[in-house]
Amino acid sequence: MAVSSAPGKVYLFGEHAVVYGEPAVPCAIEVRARVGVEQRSDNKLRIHSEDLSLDGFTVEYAGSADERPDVDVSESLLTAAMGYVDGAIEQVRDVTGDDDVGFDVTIESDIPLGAGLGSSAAVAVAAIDAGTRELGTTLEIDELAERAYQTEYDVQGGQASRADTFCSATGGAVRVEGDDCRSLEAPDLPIVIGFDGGAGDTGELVAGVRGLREEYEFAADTVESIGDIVRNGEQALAEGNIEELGRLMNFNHGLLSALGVSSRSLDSMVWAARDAGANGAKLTGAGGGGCIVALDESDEAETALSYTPGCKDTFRAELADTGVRRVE
Ligand SMILES: Nc1ncnc2c1ncn2[C@@H]1O[C@H](COP(=O)(O)OP(=O)(O)OP(=O)(O)O)[C@@H](O)[C@H]1O
Ligand SMILES: C[C@@](O)(CCO)CC(=O)[O-]
Ligand SMILES: [Mg+2]
Repeated sequence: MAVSSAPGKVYLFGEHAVVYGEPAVPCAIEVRARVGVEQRSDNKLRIHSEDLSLDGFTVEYAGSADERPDVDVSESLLTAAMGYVDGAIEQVRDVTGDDDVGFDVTIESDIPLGAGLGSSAAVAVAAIDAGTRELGTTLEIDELAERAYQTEYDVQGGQASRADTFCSATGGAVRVEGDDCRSLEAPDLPIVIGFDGGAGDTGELVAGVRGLREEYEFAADTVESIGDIVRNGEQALAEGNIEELGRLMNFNHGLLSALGVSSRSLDSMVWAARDAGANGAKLTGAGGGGCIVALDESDEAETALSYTPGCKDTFRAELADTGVRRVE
């Protein structure tokens, strides 16, 4: 068996706009998905996941959807939950050229699902890495990131950026603009996360922004303005200017909200953090529900969030310097 782990991420700036070629700056954080992959003697795929919001589940099937056995969860949840793992295993088979190989896949994840912390990218990166190693191939990080991106691209209906997967594969702070992916120097940032306990559907939210952008020129301009914020943000990050980073994050949240991807609970967490003196706060990832990211050196934002109705969990996140980790 081969086991790999990969980190989740927060976006300092640029989610959604990055899908249309604007730059974005995500940072890997120390919450991880660990995926174990063991080759089977038959061609079946057995997936066991410990930490889905479905309370964990196990499925075993031989590849095509209609061969899947009944399990005690709704079909749509199951399809959503298995899409990334299926896609990742397809990538493993593509690398090794062995289409008939079966696997037992075990997933353990600390990353809340669908909450903007990049659980999908982490699962795809760790699964492709462990699966290819199990068959004797160790991928270069760039190829691993590219193949994980292909998985996200397919599952999100042909609308995805390389940001989440590159960040999860390489770790640290990164800058992604189209297919140009690079690592950034970043100071230690006082990152605080607020989680509303909910989730958003990345594919649907991305489709919503796409629709607005096609319908209204001002929505397309909004997407471009997010790109301008990111370019300013990179400068502030290089200078370690936390006040400016916070101000730009606040602006970025406002534009994401205009694009329809915030929610009442995300907005209340953002305001709770700001009122408590955070340098800035914004939603992170696809939105709709899930997490916000704030910058605050004191404990005030975390304390305020813990008393905010609609906030289910709040914690400080450390930057993850390492991306994929080969555990076993
Ligand atoms: N522990 C897990 N076990 C199995 N699949 C998982 C697990 N965690 C995440 N996934 C996969 O990732 C999907 C969620 O991905 P989605 O892109 O919607 O959210 P996210 O990546 O957490 O947030 P965002 O993309 O906004 O950062 C799940 O439906 C599932 O397919
Ligand atoms: C919303 C989005 O920009 C980030 C999701 O974490 C989608 C993507 O980049 O693929
Ligand atoms: Mg995702």
